[in-house]
Amino acid sequence: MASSSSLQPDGMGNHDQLTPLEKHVMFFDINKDGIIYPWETYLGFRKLGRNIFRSLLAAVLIHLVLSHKTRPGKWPSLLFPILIKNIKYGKHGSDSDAYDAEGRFVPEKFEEIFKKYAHKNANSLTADEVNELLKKNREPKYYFGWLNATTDWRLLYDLAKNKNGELTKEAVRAVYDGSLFEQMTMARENASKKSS
Ligand code: HEM
Ligand SMILES: [Ca+2]
Repeated sequence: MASSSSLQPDGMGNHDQLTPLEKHVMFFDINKDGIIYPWETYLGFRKLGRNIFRSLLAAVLIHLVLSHKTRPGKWPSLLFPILIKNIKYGKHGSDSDAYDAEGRFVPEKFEEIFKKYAHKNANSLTADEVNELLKKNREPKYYFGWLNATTDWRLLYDLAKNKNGELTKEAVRAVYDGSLFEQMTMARENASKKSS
C-alpha cells in the first residue's frame, strides 16, 4: 500500500511509485505539488549551500532547458514550471545512461562508470577521472548534451567530493536514487547546530 504521505492529485505524494529520476528532482519540489518552479530550484540550491549567484544561475538555466520539455503543448509558460511526472523527457545525450529513457536506474551502467574510470581507487572518482568520463561519454557534435552532462557531473563533484577530493561510489549512487540532497542538507544542518 501507499506510504503514509498524503497523495497529491497528480500522485506525487506517493514516493513508492516514483521513478529514480523523479526522486532525483523531488528534493527541489519544496511544496510537493509535483511541479518545480524556478524559485523552488533556487531555494533547493541555497539549501545545498550554493551562493546566491550560483543558485540563481542554476535555476534560470535548468528551467530554460527543462520546462518546455516537460510540458504539454508548444507554448512556453512564463512561470517556467517543470512537471516532475514528465521529467524523463529531460534526458539528454552524452550522459552515462544510468537512467534509462523511462527514468529508471540501470545498475549495469552505474557499475560501468566505476569499472571504466575509477583507476586510482575502485570505489571513487578523482576530478581527472570525472573529466575522462565526460570526454568518453561525449557524443560527437552534440554540444548541448555534453554541456548538460558536464554541468551535472562538475556540480556533483563540487558538492559531494570528500576531503581527499574524491567522489565516492556511495555519493554517486545517492544522486541517482535522489537521497543525496536530503543527506547533504541534514549534514549541513547538523554542522551548523554544532557550531552555534
Ligand atoms: C545539485 C543539484 C544537482 C546535481 C548535482 C545533479 C546531478 C546529476 C547527475 C550526476 C546526473 C546523471 C548524469 C549521467 O547519468 O550522466 C543527473 C541527471 C539528471 N538530472 Fe540532475 N542534478 C542536480 C539537480 C537537478 C535538477 C534541479 C533537475 C531538474 C529539476 C535535474 C534534472 C536531471 C535530469 C532530467 C537528469 C537526467 C539526464 C540524463 O540522464 O540524460 N537535476 N543529475
Ligand atoms: Ca512545487
